[in-house]
Amino acid sequence: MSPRPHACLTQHLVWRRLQRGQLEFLWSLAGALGLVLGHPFDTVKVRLQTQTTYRGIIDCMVKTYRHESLLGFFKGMSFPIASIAMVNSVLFGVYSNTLLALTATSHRERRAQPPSYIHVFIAGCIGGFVQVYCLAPFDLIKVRLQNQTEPRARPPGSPPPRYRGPVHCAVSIFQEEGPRGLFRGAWALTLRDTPTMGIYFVTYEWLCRQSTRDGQDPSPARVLVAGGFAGIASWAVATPLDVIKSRLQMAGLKRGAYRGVLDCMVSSARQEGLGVFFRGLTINSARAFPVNAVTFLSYEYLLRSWG
Ligand SMILES: C[N+](C)(C)CCCC[C@H](N)C(=O)O
Repeated sequence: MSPRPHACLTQHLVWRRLQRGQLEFLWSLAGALGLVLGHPFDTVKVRLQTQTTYRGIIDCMVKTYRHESLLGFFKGMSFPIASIAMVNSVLFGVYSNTLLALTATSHRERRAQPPSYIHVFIAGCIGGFVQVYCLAPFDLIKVRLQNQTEPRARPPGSPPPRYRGPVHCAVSIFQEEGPRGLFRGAWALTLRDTPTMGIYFVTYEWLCRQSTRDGQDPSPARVLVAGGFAGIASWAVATPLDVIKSRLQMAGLKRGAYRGVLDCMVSSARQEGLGVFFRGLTINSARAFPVNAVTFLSYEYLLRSWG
């Protein structure tokens, strides 16, 4: 037998792997880029939710820019960028495997035999529940750094910010608040993400199925739109607990501020009215559309290319 066909086949396989590798690389890049572009919106959201000094989105943007320059909007960004691939693989991995266990269909077969919405919901909730334990410490550090309003170039004599960077922040929390301190707000995060990740995946599936003929793969444009709206819909429901979560994460700095999730809800509502539960929703929706559009597109294409 001549070795030629073999060589050809190997070349072909290597080429395909390379192409896949490039695709995967491009999509992770797109995901990271989405996160970078979305981060300034996230910073404004977190500040509106946890500080009472701003009158609204514009006021917060103007003050942040004047006081801290453009860099102020990018505080706390490095850990989310470094962890997003891990957090999303846990979320999407647990989701997809739970669906596999519930419906005995792999990702490829799911277009021909679509799972029921209740199965999608349950798989989403389980995925959401599990990813919280990867997300919680990174999210806490992000929120603490985003809330430091000291400008980078400080006038001489002014006090330095409490945390010098993400690693210093993690070490300080560990030393000052103990190992459990790194999971501050994790319970509120669990309550926020478990049901709303179910809503996230149900909205995505529903929108994809609405716009695609039975058994066919949705086009990239439809995946983008369905992913974007899934982000907005799930954030709309998640916002009240998002506010509480952010407040509890910050509360570690002033001891004894809240006794728990319920106490934080009641005292926030008493002091600031029910509107407090929707703080940051507008700006977060503007961020959620592009970020989640890209997230779902990469998920669909990575899984399709892996087969
Ligand atoms: C379920 N919940 C609404 C909390 C989040 C859904 C989207 C998560 C995404 N990583 C993002 O940052 O937008």
